[in-house]
Amino acid sequence: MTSAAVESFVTKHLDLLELERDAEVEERSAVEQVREVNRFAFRLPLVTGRGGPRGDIVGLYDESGQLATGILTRITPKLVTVAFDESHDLQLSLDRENSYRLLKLANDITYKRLKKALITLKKYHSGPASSLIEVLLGGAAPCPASEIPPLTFCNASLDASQKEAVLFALSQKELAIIHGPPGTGKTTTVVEIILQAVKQGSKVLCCAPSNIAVDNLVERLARWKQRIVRLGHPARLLESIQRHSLDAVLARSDGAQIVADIRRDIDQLKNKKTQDKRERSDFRNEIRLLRKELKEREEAAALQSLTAACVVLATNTGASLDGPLKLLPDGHFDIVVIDECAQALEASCWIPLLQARKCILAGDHKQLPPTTVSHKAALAGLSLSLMERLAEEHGGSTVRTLTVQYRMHGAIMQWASQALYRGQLTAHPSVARHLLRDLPGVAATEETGLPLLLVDTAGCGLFELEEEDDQSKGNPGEVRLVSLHVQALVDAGVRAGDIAVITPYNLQVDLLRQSLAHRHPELEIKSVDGFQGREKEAVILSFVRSNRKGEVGFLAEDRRINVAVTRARRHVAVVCDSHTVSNHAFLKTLVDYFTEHGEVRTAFEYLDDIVPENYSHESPQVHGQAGEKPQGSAVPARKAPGSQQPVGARPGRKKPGGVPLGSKAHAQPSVNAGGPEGARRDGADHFRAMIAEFVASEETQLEFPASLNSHDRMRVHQIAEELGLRHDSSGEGKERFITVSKRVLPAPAAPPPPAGTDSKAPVCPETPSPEQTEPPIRGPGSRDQLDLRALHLERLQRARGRQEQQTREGPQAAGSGLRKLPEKKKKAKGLTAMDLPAEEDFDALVSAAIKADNTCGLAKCTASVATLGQLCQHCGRRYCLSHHLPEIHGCGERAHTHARQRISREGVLYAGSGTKDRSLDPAKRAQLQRRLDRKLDELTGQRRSKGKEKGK
Ligand SMILES: Nc1ncnc2c1ncn2[C@@H]1O[C@H](COP(=O)(O)OP(=O)(O)OP(=O)(O)O)[C@@H](O)[C@H]1O
Ligand SMILES: [Zn+2]
Ligand SMILES: [Zn+2]
Repeated sequence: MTSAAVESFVTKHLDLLELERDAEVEERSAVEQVREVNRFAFRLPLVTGRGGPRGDIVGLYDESGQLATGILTRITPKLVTVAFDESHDLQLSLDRENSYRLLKLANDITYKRLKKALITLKKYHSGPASSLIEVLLGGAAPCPASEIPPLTFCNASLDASQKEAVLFALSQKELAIIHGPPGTGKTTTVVEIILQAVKQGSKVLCCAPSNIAVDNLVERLARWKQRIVRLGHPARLLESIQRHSLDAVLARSDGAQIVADIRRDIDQLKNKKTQDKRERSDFRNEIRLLRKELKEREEAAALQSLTAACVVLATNTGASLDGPLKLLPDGHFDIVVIDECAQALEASCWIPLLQARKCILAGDHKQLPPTTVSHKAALAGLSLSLMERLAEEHGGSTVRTLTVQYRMHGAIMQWASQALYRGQLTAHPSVARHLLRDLPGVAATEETGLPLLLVDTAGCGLFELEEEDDQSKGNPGEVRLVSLHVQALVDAGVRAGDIAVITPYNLQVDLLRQSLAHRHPELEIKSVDGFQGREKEAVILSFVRSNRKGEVGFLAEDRRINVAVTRARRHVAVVCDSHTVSNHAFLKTLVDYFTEHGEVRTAFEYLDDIVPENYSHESPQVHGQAGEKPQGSAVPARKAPGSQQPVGARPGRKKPGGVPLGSKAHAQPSVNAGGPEGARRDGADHFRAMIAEFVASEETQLEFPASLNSHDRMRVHQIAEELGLRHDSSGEGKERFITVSKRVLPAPAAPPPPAGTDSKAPVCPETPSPEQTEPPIRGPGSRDQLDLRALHLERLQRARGRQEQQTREGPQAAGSGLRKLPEKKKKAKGLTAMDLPAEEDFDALVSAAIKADNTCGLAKCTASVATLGQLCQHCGRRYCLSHHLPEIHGCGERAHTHARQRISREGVLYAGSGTKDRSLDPAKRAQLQRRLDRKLDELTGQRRSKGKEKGK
């Protein structure tokens, strides 16, 4: 039975490996063309050396073919360092026409070893690993665990779940699985298991799929003064680890001097020059003999070192029997430990597994699976790790889960615990409430007091880039939000090196780096995979996807999202379009969780130049989309600074309907007023109705009470934005409240718009709200939107007026419905807005806006800037080429101030004293302008197609 199961397993995996190999070769040939190193760059690989980080296998080529192979040990922008496999006497000339090429080679050795292990497995008849194979592949139940005497733990601070896991691992006969969710001390536990096993006299082979994971174990074991040997090419080991490498151990061994002497003799003989044939032949023979002796001595020394070691460490493939381990007798090892097992290809695990009778597998199959190139192979089972497979097959009987985590704030942990770990996790008291503000040198600001922050772009029109190549996605709006948040944290004193920005798309990684790397060189910006196994004090996630279709595509698989969130110790900020990403079931759990337990802010609170999404949509359902978000879940999220109130124990949500308006409010909207949409008892509708009433009233300002929860505040911001109203947040912490106010229409600098567009909304003096968080003058770039908003506001008012009036007084009285429009304006032109259907009215307004946008921003100048024009970053207007200089059209002073501010802002930053950087660089501004242009195009396009439909 076993042999049949083994055979089908081996056959299947050999096929999968073949698939994977083909895919890798294919990918490599695509990469090769890019990696071709030009003559200038080639200067670099001449430097050879050892040390530094591990690397890929590379080949050095010229037009005649491969000259040498080696291992990439270091890459900096100016230098590529390669450790060549053999000592070559390469005569490379740098001043010739043709270039050398340095190519990454697919790792043939790895494939050969994997295949060899599978074939050995198939042929395995009897030996120490027999019963292990039965359990792992034959479906045999593990033997009953043995009794073990009470232990004295080396590490006295182990928690109960860790101790239990240690006891379990030691008492199992063939198989023990240690499931270690993020931050639960899996490696700490594995180290204890190894120490105990060694105490009992066992020889341990300890492996992991990656060099970094192995080095981590070496470091931790070395602290306990264990006799350890690390196998592997020294160029691939961390410098601090190199003294434990087999090479280094041998160099310190007794025979080392003799070996060195023999090497020197060989070198001397090789360099001896002679014309005499006989003599030359003698030299060769001598060299041959010396080499043989060298090999024997080296092997003897290696065997001695390996035998003396209690723990031998290697990567899974590094434990291959074509390496030094072949020197050891069969059955030398008692236990094989594989850490990070859930990230290893199962075939690679079989390399060490065949060398012992018992295995201990540690890892977390709820984090990233082994990486594969071939999607097909992955689906067919290549990415199913041994650990995941066994955990499913054997259930709990062979698994112990570590349940106390030592990394995350309780609020961060709780989401992962519920979503993936059956609610088993608890936060150790040392981390359960830790916040960024508790770090030395970090000021207590709002941001540093939040474990969870959701910056929501829903409804803000911050769409992903529409790239033709839809392999990767980018979202410049999210880049700006991430930048602002990073700045807020850094200003508060959080070290950039303690912050990670994680995003699933490479394009977004690039955009984020472009925008952030120069300002914060220490900031780590990576895709999820680069962070597995690591942690940061603060993690900022940018989920990128934002589109009208609500497409989430291949955004991320659940495990990747889990890894991303659980890297964070004290703070997670998610920047996303909750509306789009909620179409992904698992991401929805994250968004819902943040909405319920975290602070929610809308992008409107960060950026003051947003063109609202759905701007042209007429349907109230679409407008109400913010209201479709999880209801009844939001809690007042802002705690007073320094509040000791525990997460989850906050007061329940206040119903928006029951919230009394602030006493300072100028308007007194009826709380129960139904909006034009009818009487849906929906939060967003409710706010919409309140704001609509305010718009229709004479009031200039509407203040919302500080008791609104963050989610409701977000809705208010969104609705106000949609309606073209000003919306400012004021106050800190608990006192934070929103003021919605009417805008002043832009001064009539633009040419007069066509008929039907010049009626003005009531011009109300803009009353500044207390402690305005935004400058009273709208920021740069706002003019175009300001026009649009004002126009839109006008249209809405007219439409509503007409609607109300029609229901109240019947269609005959239509003319009097415009109660907000001054009489004289109404009569100013023969054709009033009232006489036009709302849609066409709006179209006319938009085309006016487009036209206004197409002429030079200088009032007197009528030159077109449609094709040739330049945007002023200070006033946000476009000017013809004669007027684009700030000094010429009147922005000189602002330009100088701006320049001074930049210097002082970027020169010195004091913790806690910074403000949000709202300035935009010209490139971003131009991008924004393009977006606005697109928007306008879109609107015009919609108008045309509607016209066509009507024409049918
Ligand atoms: N019993 C304990 N008491 C106090 N701190 C602990 C304990 N166990 C683990 N830790 C701490 O928790 C952190 C994570 O430990 P460790 O590196 O062993 O975890 P891990 O599960 O291997 O990590 P990862 O999730 O990255 O794989 C370390 O800082 C470690 O010192
Ligand atoms: Zn001009
Ligand atoms: Zn200007």
